[in-house]
Amino acid sequence: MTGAVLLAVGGNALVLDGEAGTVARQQERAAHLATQVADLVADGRRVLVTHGNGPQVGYIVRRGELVAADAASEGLPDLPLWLAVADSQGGIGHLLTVALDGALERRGLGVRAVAVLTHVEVDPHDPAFALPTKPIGAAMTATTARRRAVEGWSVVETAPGVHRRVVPSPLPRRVLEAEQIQVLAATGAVVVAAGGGGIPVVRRGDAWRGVDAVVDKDHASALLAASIGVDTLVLVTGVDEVCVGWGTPDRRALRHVDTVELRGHLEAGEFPAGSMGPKVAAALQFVADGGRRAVITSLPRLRDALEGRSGTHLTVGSTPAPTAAPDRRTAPTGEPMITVPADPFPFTFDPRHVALLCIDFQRDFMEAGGFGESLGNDVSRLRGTIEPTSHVLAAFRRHGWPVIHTREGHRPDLADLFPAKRDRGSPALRIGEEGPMGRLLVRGSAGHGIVPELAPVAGEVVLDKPGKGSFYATDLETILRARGITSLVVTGVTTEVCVQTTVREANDRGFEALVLSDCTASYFPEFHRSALDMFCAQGGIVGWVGTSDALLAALLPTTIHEEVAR
Ligand SMILES: Nc1ncnc2c1ncn2[C@@H]1O[C@H](COP(=O)(O)OP(=O)(O)O)[C@@H](O)[C@H]1O
Ligand SMILES: NC(=O)OP(=O)(O)O
Repeated sequence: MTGAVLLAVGGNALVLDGEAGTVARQQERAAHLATQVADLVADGRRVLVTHGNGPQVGYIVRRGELVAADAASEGLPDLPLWLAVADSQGGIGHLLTVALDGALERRGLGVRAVAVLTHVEVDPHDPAFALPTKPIGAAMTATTARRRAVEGWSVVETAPGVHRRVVPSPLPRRVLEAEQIQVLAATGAVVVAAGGGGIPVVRRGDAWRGVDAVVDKDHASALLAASIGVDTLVLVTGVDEVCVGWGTPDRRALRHVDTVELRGHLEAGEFPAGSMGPKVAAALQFVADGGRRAVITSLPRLRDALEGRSGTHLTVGSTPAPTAAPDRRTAPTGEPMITVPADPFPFTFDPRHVALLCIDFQRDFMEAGGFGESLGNDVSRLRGTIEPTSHVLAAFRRHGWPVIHTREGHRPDLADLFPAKRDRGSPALRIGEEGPMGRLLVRGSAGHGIVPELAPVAGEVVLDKPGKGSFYATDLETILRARGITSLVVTGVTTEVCVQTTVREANDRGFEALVLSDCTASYFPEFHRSALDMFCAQGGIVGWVGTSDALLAALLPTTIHEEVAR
């Protein structure tokens, strides 16, 4: 998801340690967070928000315990911890989305916030079930803590003199709604998800069952971010930066670290298990799973941190990066994802949701006597795309993945040709006039057809379009959505005209596009280069740029796997 940011907000964003955590106070804090998120959306970023629930889920459970005797006498049901997690997710999700909607509306952004009730799969045999570590509820004095321990609570001292109830916190294995969250985020909505680390569930036969635990929201956030291809994970907490020597006069803030250095500090015990430790571990996991950048910072420094002026920034280390290997990630269903080295960072796609776009490889643009030449262009400049594109086309056909060909052209009566287009420039022959390959850019003429080397085969979509963009006045969007396509591999001519317009249209509609530099070309090499540079500038503002070789190499493991299966 190009330019997407997932903000994992600590429980203390709504309830500070030692605070009563009134609803009004939580609403105030939610409004503060929402203003910051709206700023990011106004900057053009796609934002997802995940949140903790430590204080709140503890309050819910405690409230249940306090009225348990009366509730039992009235026949009211018990409140298991997993259901309290679900309750906290709903309550906090409501507080956040209402606050976000208000902030987005005040900025006139026309974007809505949507909370997704999220479940995470955990391993029923996770050793964490036998060793409670996750603090929930309010802080207690030593005396109260001793009393509660007698009543059966697990209690730990989280800071000198500060005691908290702790519950099991197994590692999340899979976010069950990841795919739906990705689709929602792609519409531009600010998605609130994985609240409280997600409702923990295990598989029993053919059904999911809630289990009593509170999943760490940083780990759940890292998992969600990696599985939907978010490129930046921001863990928002109570400090501007992670420090080494925390709690000592020699403490030093870490600004830019690689995985090798940060893992070294983690292993050296620099980060406590009950606070910064899980954040650092989650950040490392995210980057190892293919994430581009993990940032740890405070809410007030969020925007500065995203612009590199604050926060601790973790990027891939100098040792062999697991992220460089294809197939590292899996789709929410467990299917292997494919990762292609690309600019500005690797392009990852789910092979069940990808299509190849072959844009306007028409004789009118690529052969002598066509419309391209009538404009005074050297059409031989485009022909180098044919050979690499034929290999990509063959790979897509081999895998049975969808291929869509587009052709620019007009009805024979030219009813769909705007005078503005017809009269532009001073070509030797205008659109609709008779040339050596028939009427220029008119449907049905020989020149309007696709070059024989890349000709469509039965079952492939051929889309006629009157403009430069492939979405304008066509049913391309409907076709893609009907087939569940979310990622596009783009080839075609010319880079800065029909390819560029199409990729921008796709980007605005939430599709992710990898443009293959050797399978696209322009009559003007400098325009080709500039268009490619523009696509991947500013962190991939329009899309990704890669090569056919990189794509085909990334497909290799899938091909081998399929051949072995055969
Ligand atoms: N090495 C460290 N560097 C920075 N902060 C640390 C470090 N070790 C512990 N902390 C503390 O850990 C806190 C973050 O943990 P916690 O409050 O549990 O997170 P959350 O924001 O998710 O509620 C920081 O606000 C800081 O007080
Ligand atoms: N579930 C969870 O990690 O909550 P906190 O962030 O509030 O600890």
